[in-house]
Amino acid sequence: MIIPASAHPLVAHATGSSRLVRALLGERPEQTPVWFMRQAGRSLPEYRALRSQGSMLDACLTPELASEITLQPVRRHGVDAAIFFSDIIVPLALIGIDVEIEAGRGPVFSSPLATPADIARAVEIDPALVRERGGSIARAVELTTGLLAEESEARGEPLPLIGFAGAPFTLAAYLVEGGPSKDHLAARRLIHEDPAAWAALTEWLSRVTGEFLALQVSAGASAAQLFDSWAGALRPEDYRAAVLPSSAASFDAVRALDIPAEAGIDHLPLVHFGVGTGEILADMASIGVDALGVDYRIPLDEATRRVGNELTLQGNLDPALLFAPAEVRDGVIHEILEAGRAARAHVFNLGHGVPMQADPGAISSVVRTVHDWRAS
Ligand SMILES: Cc1c2[nH]c(c1CCC(=O)O)Cc1[nH]c(c(CCC(=O)O)c1C)Cc1[nH]c(c(CCC(=O)O)c1C)Cc1[nH]c(c(C)c1CCC(=O)O)C2
Repeated sequence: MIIPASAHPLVAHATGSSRLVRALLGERPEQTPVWFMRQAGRSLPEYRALRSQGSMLDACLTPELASEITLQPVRRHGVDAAIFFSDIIVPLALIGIDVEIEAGRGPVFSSPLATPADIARAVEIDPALVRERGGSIARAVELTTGLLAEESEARGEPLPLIGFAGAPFTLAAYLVEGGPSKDHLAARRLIHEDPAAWAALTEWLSRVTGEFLALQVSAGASAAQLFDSWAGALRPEDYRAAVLPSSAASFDAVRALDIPAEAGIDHLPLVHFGVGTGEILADMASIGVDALGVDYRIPLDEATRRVGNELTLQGNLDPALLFAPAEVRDGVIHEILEAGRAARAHVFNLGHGVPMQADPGAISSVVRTVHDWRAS
């Protein structure tokens, strides 16, 4: 598929030259770019005001609402990028799987994929339906890049949109269990109990999630992040054999999109993230991504020792530090920025999502501290 050159923000809004895209592709801009996972959401009073009615899924599928929520943290905190307001289960909802997002709990499925027959039925659904039925998502992305262009104008700095999707293992962890779980045992068990059903499910999920990424990128996202939040629950051997191939395949649809030559970059930056993934970090880095998201359990210099310095690292302030006194937090931020110098480039982020109880003022102060830092 060809992206119309004039429409893609990599060209139209020069986001190919944004700090975020440059750092993801290996440059070190003067200021380290910073954004936060879950920056759009319940830590913001303006989010709670907009979300006071209707379900989370309705908000994701209402373009005006999703785009406005996406912009809220950009305006308030001065972060270097927006992440699209959506959820990892949105592509599943688009293709007709009955799922709701329960406040305080997470995704809940009315019919979990509990048996091999359930899985066999689900994988019959054509993943192409994600793009066919994804008009509201494409529209939301278009509205968002328009709003970002206005904000970029005001700031004098191009502001890109990050698209995202859930990796097959993390999606399967919800689908097979029927909802959130602590240890993801239903999915981990299926890997061994019925390897063929597991392979069929994750291969199908890689196409569903790939379609969701391609939908966002075709509509204007300038980078794509794959969230494998729960991959850290796996034995490294199982991760490599039963999970990594489908995660790698999740990027196929995005890699197949053409990037306009005028964008000045030869491919769209791809990011791979998981929690508690220290033991599988080198594997996660091995699938041709540009950047690796690292959680707060591993210092970035140690992460570089594990993965080499051929890719950019993203992370990794413990979200708990948002609740620390500013001097303590700033000290840790400086340590992270110093440790990040070992990598080829660094994008500052938290080690996992912004907690809903976080003080928005503390989040804004992280942005200022990161932007004020200069490598000595
Ligand atoms: C595992 C996962 C999910 N969703 C996501 C992941 C991967 C990232 C991670 O590990 O946190 C990804 C996600 N979900 C959401 C975003 C929006 C963009 C952003 O990062 O700001 C992103 C990137 C919105 C959301 N997704 C959700 C909310 C809260 C919904 C609300 O406002 O009531 C938001 C803003 C709900 C959700 N959705 C999910 C969970 C576990 C929950 C939390 C339940 C809760 O605490 O209420 C599934």
